[in-house]
Formats: sequence, structure tokens, C-alpha cells
Amino acid sequence: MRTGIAASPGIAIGPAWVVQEVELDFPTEKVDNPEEQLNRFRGAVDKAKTQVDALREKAKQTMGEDKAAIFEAHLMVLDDPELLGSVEQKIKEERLDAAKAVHDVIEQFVAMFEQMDMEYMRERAADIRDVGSRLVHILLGVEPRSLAEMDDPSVVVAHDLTPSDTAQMDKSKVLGFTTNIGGRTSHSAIMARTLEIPAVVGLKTLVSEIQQGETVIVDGIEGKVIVNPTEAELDDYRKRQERYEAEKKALKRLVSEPSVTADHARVELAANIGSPHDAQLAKENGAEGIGLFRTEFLYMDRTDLPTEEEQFEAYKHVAETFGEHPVVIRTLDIGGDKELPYLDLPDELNPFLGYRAIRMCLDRPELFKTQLRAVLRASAFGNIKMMYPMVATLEELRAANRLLDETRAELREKGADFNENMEVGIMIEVPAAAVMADALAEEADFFSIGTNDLIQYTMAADRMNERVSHLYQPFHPALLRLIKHVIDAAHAKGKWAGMCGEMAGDPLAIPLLLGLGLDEFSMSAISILPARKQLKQLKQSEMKRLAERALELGTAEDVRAYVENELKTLQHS
Ligand SMILES: C=C(OP(=O)(O)O)C(=O)O
Ligand SMILES: [Mg+2]
Repeated sequence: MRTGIAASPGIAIGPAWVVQEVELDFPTEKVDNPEEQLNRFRGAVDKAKTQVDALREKAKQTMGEDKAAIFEAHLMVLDDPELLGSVEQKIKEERLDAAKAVHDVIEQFVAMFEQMDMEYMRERAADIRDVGSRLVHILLGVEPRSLAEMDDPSVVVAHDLTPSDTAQMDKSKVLGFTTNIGGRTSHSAIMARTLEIPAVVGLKTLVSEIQQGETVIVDGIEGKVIVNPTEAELDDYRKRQERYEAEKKALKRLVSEPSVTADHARVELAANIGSPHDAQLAKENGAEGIGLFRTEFLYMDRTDLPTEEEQFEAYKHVAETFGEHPVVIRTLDIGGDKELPYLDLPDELNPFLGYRAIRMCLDRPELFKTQLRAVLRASAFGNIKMMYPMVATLEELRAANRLLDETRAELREKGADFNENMEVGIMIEVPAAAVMADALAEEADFFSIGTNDLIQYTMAADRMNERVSHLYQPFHPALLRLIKHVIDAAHAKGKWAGMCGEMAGDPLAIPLLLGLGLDEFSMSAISILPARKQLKQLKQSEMKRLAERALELGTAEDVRAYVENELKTLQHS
């Protein structure tokens, strides 16, 4: 039995289809005619673009627009003047063969991106590697290994799978896959989850230890792989596979059911999304609305600010996807771990305590008002609500609302359509705002508690720092008391309170939050159906008592142990 990283849930059993790496041989002698190599290189870039275009179209059909966007990124790499220029320079100055020049430049760029600490920069490295390998294969005249050749349903075993590989996967043939490298958020893992193909990644040396056709079990739930299983193991895993499929089917039946507890309390289960394309997937997973649209992703991965029109189209698309159901658009939350290189923001000693989110937006009213105009105009096409991130003071809320009023007046003057009654709320993720929730509730239409940040600021423990992660405690009574105060303050003023931090989808937190009276739970799409199932089994009246008791405990550990224990007891009663 081998253990890796569970990348996509489900169990696959079948013969191994081992992807062998092709050894590439680069001509290393200096060339006589660099002009000829430049032409070969440019020809290869054109050919690669045609191939990627075809892949993008295929991916659009099989996986939807958002996953196909990976190939937009590939096309951007193929158009990147810096990268293309570096290859041409190498060919001219060092008189290298085109394939060798591409190989060297790609290695350089990949190394540079891999060193950066932002995950999405590291993912750029994977894109560049994928494109580089395509160009090298074209230049060397080697057919890239293709999953399209697979005849029988099999388990793919590879060192790594590029997005180009996964896009070619035929779901009726690929039962599951394993890779030697990669993590939960690598492109191939994300694709596997979209295609609902069980996958385990990060298996280190599996490829060299398995023969084509040997039977393999992939357990994408626990991250395990078994090669040549015994009869008993096969039996066991066939049963697990059946159970998993049956549970999945049962959950799918809850897609259009309302979210109600066993004692008929109604809550809302919404999804967090980062791009307009995620909206459809959220809906398919039973979301009753969008509780957090992280709009900063529209601003990232590009070289200048998105226009009002681009933003309007994105917001309108999500609003229309959800019709009468609410879509909460959060205004730009840049800063902290989310950078925008083209804004040229100064480096700060404490970026999480610095110039970010609403602070920056209030300081750059033109940038902010472009977004406000786009949101207001989109509000004519569905049930849009808007919220400001990182609000610390009442003055900030007022200042933002003044800019919103100005924007409304300007739109009225132009005769533009928008919803005059659009709800405007705030995120509660700064402890000062949580403490002052009663005052803020007078002027905000709703609250959405951002526990990802509220925990780090309450515990003074950086959410990205492994060394203090033991202090990052969602179940700390200090946090639970703040949450209770926020919810009570909202209700006292007739407003609703939701939560869009990761905690809202945690099966151990849901009973507590239900007991504290949370109205809306917003989480990643895949957590929604399990949460709906869980809620059906809980009674709000009982959870109220559970929460009251938890608030009196002294440590996070005590709270966890208490809740776990109570839930077990309730299950058996
Ligand atoms: C939802 C939140 O915002 P983000 O994770 O985008 O900072 C939060 O802080 O809980
Ligand atoms: Mg936050």
C-alpha cells in the first residue's frame, strides 16, 4: 500500500496504463544559420497555438469554460514577448538549435516562477513547463505521449500530468489516475475533481515500480494506492467503491431540496466563488445563492485593471445564473496575500495589517467607483447584494456608502438601470468590527463573517505561517463569543448574518453555528450537499444548548472534544 495526497475523491480499480516519459535528445552543437532556427522556432510557436486552440475547444465541451481557461493561460505564454524574446536572443547570440534554446529558456523561467511564494505564481510555472514541452516536442519532431491511444478503461499512472494531458482524458476510459508529483491544488488535481475522476497525487516513485497492465486500486478518498492487490483487498475496495457511489447518488438527490434542520429551521447554503464560471458548478452542487464572490480574481493574472464593462459582464453572468437567488459580490479585497503587481503597491512590513481591501479602495476612489458602477448596473439583472471587505470602523462604512451614493446619482443622471434597493453589507473580519457590530448593524444591511481573517486577527496568528498555526483556532471560545455577538447584533436590528470563511463548511463547526443562529452558510461548492445532509439530521433547539455550553468552555480543544462527543451521543440516541 502506498500513501500519497488524496486529490479527487472516489475509488478506481483497473489495469495500469503507464505513461512513459520520452527521452529527449537535444542537438547541442552551434548552428551555422541562426536565421533558419528563428524560422523553425516561429513556425513551432504557430503550430503550438493551433494545437492549444483545439485543446481549449475540447476542454470547453468536456469541462466547461472555467477549466478551459487554463489554455488561455497557455496561449498567453505563447504570446509572452519576454519569453519569446529570450528564446530568439539565445538563438541569435549563442547560435543554439531552436529546441535547445527553448529548453534552456523554459528551465530558466520555470525556476524563477517556482521560487515565488504565491501559489498561483507556482501554477504559472506548470503552465510554462507544459507549453515548453509542447514546443520542444514539435521542434524535435517527437509525437507527444497521448492518452488518446488508450483502448480499454484503465488507471493512468504518470510522473506528472499536464493540463493538456488531462484535457484529453476520456472519462469512459480513464477510471482514475495517479501521479508521482503534484499537490491538492495542482491543475491536474483540480481537473480530476471537475471530471469526477478519482486521483491520488504525490506518490514520488510509483511510475518506475509498476508494469503496464498490473491491477491497481486508487483510493482518492484516503489518498492510497495498492498495486497487485490481494483478493481480500479487491473485495474490500469493491465494497467501498459501491458505498461511495451510493452515497454520492444520495447526496445528488439533495441538489434541489431546501436546507432545513430536523426541527424545520430554514437556513441558506450558499457558495464561495472566485470567477463567473464557477457559478454554474456551484448551482450543480446545490448552492442556494452565492455568499461570496471574491472579485479580486478578476483583477489578478493580468497586466492592467479590468474595465467597467468586463466587470459588469462578469457580475451580470453570475446574477443571471442565480436568477432570484442572492448573489453577494464582495468589492475588491486586494493586499495581504493577494497582490496586484501592476498597481505598484509599496512593500510593507505587515501586509496583513496594511494598505489593503477597503482601505485601498477608499484611497483610490476612481478605481473603486469603476467597480461600484459595474456592480450597480449588474444589479438590474438578478438579486445582487454587495459587501465591503475588511471594514474596521463605522467611518469606513460611511465613506464607502458616500462613494456608492455618488455613483448611484451619476448612473441616474445617465439613465442607467440599477436596483435602487440593493442590500449593502459588510464583512466582519476585523475584531474591532465584531465588537462594534451593534453600531455597524444600524448602517449595514447584513453581515458576512470572514473567519479566515477574523481568526488570524483575534488570535494574532498569521493564517499563512506554519509556525503559529497551532494558534489559528477556529474553535477558540474567544472566536465563538465574537461570532455570537455579531449574530445577535444583526438580529437585534432585524438584519441577517452569514459566514463566508472556511469555518462555515466545517462539519464540526456547522452544529455550533446553527446553534448560534447563523442565517447563511457560504462555502466551497463541494461542501454544500454534505452540509445539507448534516443539517437535516440536526435540531436547532438542541444545537442552541450545545453552543451555549461551548461558549463557557476555556479552550479550543475543550470545545472540539465537547462538540465531537455530543454529536456522537446524539447520533446514537
Ligand atoms: C472569506 C474571507 O475572505 P478571504 O479568505 O478572501 O480573505 C475571510 O477572511 O474569511
Ligand atoms: Mg478575508
